[in-house]
Amino acid sequence: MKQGVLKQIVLVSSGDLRLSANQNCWAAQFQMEGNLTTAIEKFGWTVKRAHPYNSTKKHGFIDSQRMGMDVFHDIDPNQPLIVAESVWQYSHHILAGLTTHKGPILTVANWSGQWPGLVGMLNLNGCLTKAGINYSTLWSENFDDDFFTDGLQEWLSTGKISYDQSHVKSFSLSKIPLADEKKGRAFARSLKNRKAIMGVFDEGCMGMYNAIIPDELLHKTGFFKERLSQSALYAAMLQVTEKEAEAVLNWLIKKGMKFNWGTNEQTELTKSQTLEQCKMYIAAVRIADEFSCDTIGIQYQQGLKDLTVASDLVEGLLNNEDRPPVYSIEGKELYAKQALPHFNEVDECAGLDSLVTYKLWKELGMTGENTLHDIRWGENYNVEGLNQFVWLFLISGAAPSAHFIDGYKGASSDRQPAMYFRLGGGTLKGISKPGFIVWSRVYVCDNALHCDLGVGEVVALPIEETNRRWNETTPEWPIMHAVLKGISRDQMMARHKANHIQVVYANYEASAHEACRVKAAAMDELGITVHFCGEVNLIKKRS
Ligand SMILES: C[C@H](O)[C@@H](O)[C@@H](O)C(=O)CO
Repeated sequence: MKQGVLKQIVLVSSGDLRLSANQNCWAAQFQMEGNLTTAIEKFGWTVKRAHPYNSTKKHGFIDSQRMGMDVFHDIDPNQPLIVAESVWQYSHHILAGLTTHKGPILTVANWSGQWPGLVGMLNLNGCLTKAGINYSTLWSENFDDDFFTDGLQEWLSTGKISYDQSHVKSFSLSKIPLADEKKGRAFARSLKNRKAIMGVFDEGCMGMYNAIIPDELLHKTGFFKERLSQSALYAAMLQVTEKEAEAVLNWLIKKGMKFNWGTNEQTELTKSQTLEQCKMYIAAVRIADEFSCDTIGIQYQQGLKDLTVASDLVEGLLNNEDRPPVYSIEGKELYAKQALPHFNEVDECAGLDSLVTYKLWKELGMTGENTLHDIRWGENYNVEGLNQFVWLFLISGAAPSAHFIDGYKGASSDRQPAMYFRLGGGTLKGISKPGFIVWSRVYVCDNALHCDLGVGEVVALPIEETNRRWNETTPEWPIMHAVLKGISRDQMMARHKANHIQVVYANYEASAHEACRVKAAAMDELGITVHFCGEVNLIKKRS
């Protein structure tokens, strides 16, 4: 490959914006870089870190956009470059530099659930894809397995890596039953005719450039953004009375939801934090109603996090049909008996998908409560005698209780980790119930909207295994154990263009396949380029 300094790789690492997160996660990053460097040196190459450990900040991450620009300013643009990630990172810290880098780029994450490093890398991959920047990507637990070593060798010698993508099939080349196609297309045409409003509370969350749909692309689907402000949300929270907040909380307690309250505001969830979340829930619905939004997204992580509690409980409630009633100041029930689909972290790609799915599932006679999750990690597990790769989908908020074993009774609220959320607030946590799902992801590539989708199965794992997986990751967040049909771990990782994945349940296996086909047709009718991934029955089969 073309190179600056002979056989030398420049390494950069992007981090969080929050000092506490960068400090807490630095040890894992340091260890990962050591293992990665050893693997690279075995091929006779050297690694040069482009930015040092900062002893005042106590971490060695790029932690701002300006810093990223300055680091890249001093990098030879022709040199091969690796972005190494073992933590959640803000892609915009390094995106500017990567847009002008000419040498080969490789993104690498360690196969560990401890911190959201795989999630961070997948977000970066989505951002690079949207920005039209060529890159290759790899992941490994110990940096000595064949998949990683072969991939690294290929990259070192050619500057790119080829992946097995035989699990992907273009919708335009597929034939599905006419009835499914008609259903999907008719649904999409009527959605597009009516048009839909996507309420965006402060666009652009945590450097997730990939999550922003350019208006020009969005409008073609019939969706239009209403740009809302989190300041307005906070102001509306101040209008909600204690009595109204108490009513929401009592409704949840009556349903059997558990709140793990303590008294220390810094480290524990308190009742007053929960009540503030109940106010946010009411305020969000009132603003959505004021602007006739069909779906909303609260980014929370910047701005609101310095002012008030986390939005997670709010998001999970909004995504559920059975939720505490919310009334206007005049006393009218708003969005009665409906979910108000919420896109976590204002991920607009997820917002579009969420509304389409929620409405389409209704037409198909199913409940369409859906959510995004982070693709956090996964391991093989023996499920009913079959050794399967079981993904661990986890999200800091937004999972509806309808997805959980025992619904609200199986749900609890834990304090958000202090390193991310200083002012606390609780999650809506539970274990997703076994059943068949349709998974999907809308993303921007070549200045067009694309959608990957397929069928999966949520499996039940013994509680000891669930707890082990929770303890290896973030035990405060809702969890889903998913098997993606006909897709290996490495095929999925190489293909997926986002940190998030959308999931919705179907009534049974055959209906998941049917709904997947109908959804594909609907997305196609909206002008989105659709790709089936993994095993999707393209013809009607008996379950
Ligand atoms: C709290 C963290 O920043 C999370 O929000 C992060 O891991 C994500 O969920 C990214 O999708």
